[in-house]
Amino acid sequence: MTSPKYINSELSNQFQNAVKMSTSPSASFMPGGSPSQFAGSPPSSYFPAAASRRASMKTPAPKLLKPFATEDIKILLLENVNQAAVEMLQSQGYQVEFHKTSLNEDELIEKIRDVHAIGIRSKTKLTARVMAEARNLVVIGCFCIGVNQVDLEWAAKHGIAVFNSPFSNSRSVAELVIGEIIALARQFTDRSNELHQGIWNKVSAGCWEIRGKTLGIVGYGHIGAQLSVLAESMGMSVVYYDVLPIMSLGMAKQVNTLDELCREADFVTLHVPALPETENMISAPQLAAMKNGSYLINCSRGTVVDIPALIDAMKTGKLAGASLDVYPNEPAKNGPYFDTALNAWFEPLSKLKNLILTPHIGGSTEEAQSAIGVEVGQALIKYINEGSTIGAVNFPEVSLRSLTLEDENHVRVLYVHSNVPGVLRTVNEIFAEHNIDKQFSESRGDIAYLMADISGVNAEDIRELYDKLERTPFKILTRLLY
Ligand SMILES: NC(=O)C1=CN([C@@H]2O[C@H](COP(=O)(O)OP(=O)(O)OC[C@H]3O[C@@H](n4cnc5c(N)ncnc54)[C@H](O)[C@@H]3O)[C@@H](O)[C@H]2O)C=CC1
Ligand SMILES: O=C(O)C(=O)COP(=O)(O)O
Repeated sequence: MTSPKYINSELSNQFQNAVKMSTSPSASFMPGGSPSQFAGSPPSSYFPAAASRRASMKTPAPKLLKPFATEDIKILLLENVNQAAVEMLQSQGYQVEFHKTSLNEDELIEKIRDVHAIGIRSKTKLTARVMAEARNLVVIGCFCIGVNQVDLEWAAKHGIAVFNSPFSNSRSVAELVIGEIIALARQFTDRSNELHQGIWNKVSAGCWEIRGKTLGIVGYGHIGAQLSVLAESMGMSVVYYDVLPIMSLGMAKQVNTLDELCREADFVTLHVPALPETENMISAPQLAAMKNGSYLINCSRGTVVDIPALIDAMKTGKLAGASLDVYPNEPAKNGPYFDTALNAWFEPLSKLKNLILTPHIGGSTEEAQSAIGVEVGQALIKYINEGSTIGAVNFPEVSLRSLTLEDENHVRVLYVHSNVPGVLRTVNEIFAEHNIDKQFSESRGDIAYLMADISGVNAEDIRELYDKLERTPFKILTRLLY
C-alpha cells in the first residue's frame, strides 16, 4: 500500500499538524459521530494510544478496548443499506455518511477518498481505478451475496478486506422463484395486466399446474439448494447442474452437463455467480436444447443470459415464458425510465407476453435486508476494531480473542503482507524483544495476514514496532491497535 492509513494524533508533531488541519464532518454526515479529528490525507497507519484511552474514558463500560478514537473512523454507506447497519455503526462512534442510491464513478471517487470503510450492495462498482483513489480504505462491506462488483484481487493486494453476507437473502430469492414458476405456468401477470385494462380473458390453454413438472436448477449453492427443497415440497421433480459434485437434498438429481439439464427441465432457473465462465451461459444453443414450451428464470446476474437470444426464443414460441430479475446494465437508482440507450434490447423485451420483469428484487425483503445489515455491520466492526477477518471473501481468515483493557501496555499488530518466504523470520526478529502473547498467521494465494498480541510495550516500543514493520519489503498494510 503506498499511502498509509491512520493517524497518530499524539506521538508525532507532524501527524498532529495534519490533524489540526483537518476539517469537521460535512453537513451530509449522519448524526451520531462526534466532530472529527480526521485528517484529509492521514500520513500514518496506526492507531493512537492516547486517543484510544480518550475514547474509552468517554465510554467506561463495557471493557472492550476501543483501540483508537472510533470517532475518527469514516464510513460511507451507499444503496440504502439497512438502518440496522447504520445504527450499529453509528453506535460505535464512527462517522457514517448514508446515501439511498449508488453513485456514478466520478461521485464515488470524490466520496471514497477519505473513508476507512465503504458499504455497498450489488450496483456500486468498486474497480481498481476507483479504489486507487481511496487513501484510507481498509475494508469493504458488500451488503448482499454477490461480490462481482468489487475487484477482489486488487483489493486484497492493496490490503483492503472485503466481507459479504453469504446467505441472509437466499430464502427470499428462493421464495421469489417459487412465485415466478407458478406465475409463469398460469400466465397470471398477463391476465392481471389485461384486467387492469378492463379485459376479461378467462383461458386455460397453455396454463399448467407445476405438480409433476421438472425444475432444472443451474448452480446448486445456497439459493439453488433451498429452492430444490421448496420445489419438491410442491410436487416438482428437481434436476441440477453444478461445476462441483454436490450432495442432493431430497430426491433431487445432479446431472452431468448443462445440455442434459436443458433437455430434461420444464423450468430452468439460474443461480450461479457472475464469472467469466457464466457469461452468456444461456445463449442460443442452450435455448435450442430446452424443451418446446419450457420456461427460463434468471435471478442470478444479468450477464448470465444472452438477452437477444432469449427474445428470439420467446418470439418463436420455443419458450412459453420467462422471468428476469437482473440485467446487464442496471440503473443506479429508482426512477421512471430504464436506460434504453444502454440496453437496446429493452424495448423488444418489454413487449413480450408472459415475460415477468422485476427490478432486481430477489433479496429485497425486510427480513433479508435487516439480517444482512446486522451480519455485514458486525463484520465491519470486528475488522475495524479488532482486525478479525473471519468471513472475508478475499483475505486469509484470521482472528484472535477480543481485545480487553486488562493490560494497558499491550498492542495488537495487524500485518498484511505478500506471501513470500522469510516473512515470519523477519517479523519475529522485530517482535523478539517483547512478549508475544498470541500470534496467528494465514495465507491465501499471494496475500498473507498476521495478527499478534504483544504485551509489555510502551508508546515508544509501539512506535518502533510500527516503523520496523512498515520498512519490511513484503509489507502491504500495518495497523496497530492499542
Ligand atoms: N436477484 C437477487 O436479488 C440475488 C441474486 N443473487 C445471485 O445469485 C448468485 C448465487 O447465489 P448463491 O446460491 O448464494 O451462491 P452460492 O455460491 O452459494 O452458489 C453458487 C453455485 O453455483 C455454482 N457454479 C459456479 N460456477 C458455475 C458454473 N459455471 N456452472 C454451474 N455451476 C456453477 C457453484 O459451484 C455454487 O454451487 C449470487 O452469486 C448472486 O449473483 C444472490 C442473491 C440475491
Ligand atoms: O445479494 C445479491 O447478490 C443480490 O443480487 C442482491 O443485491 P441487492 O442487495 O438487491 O443490490
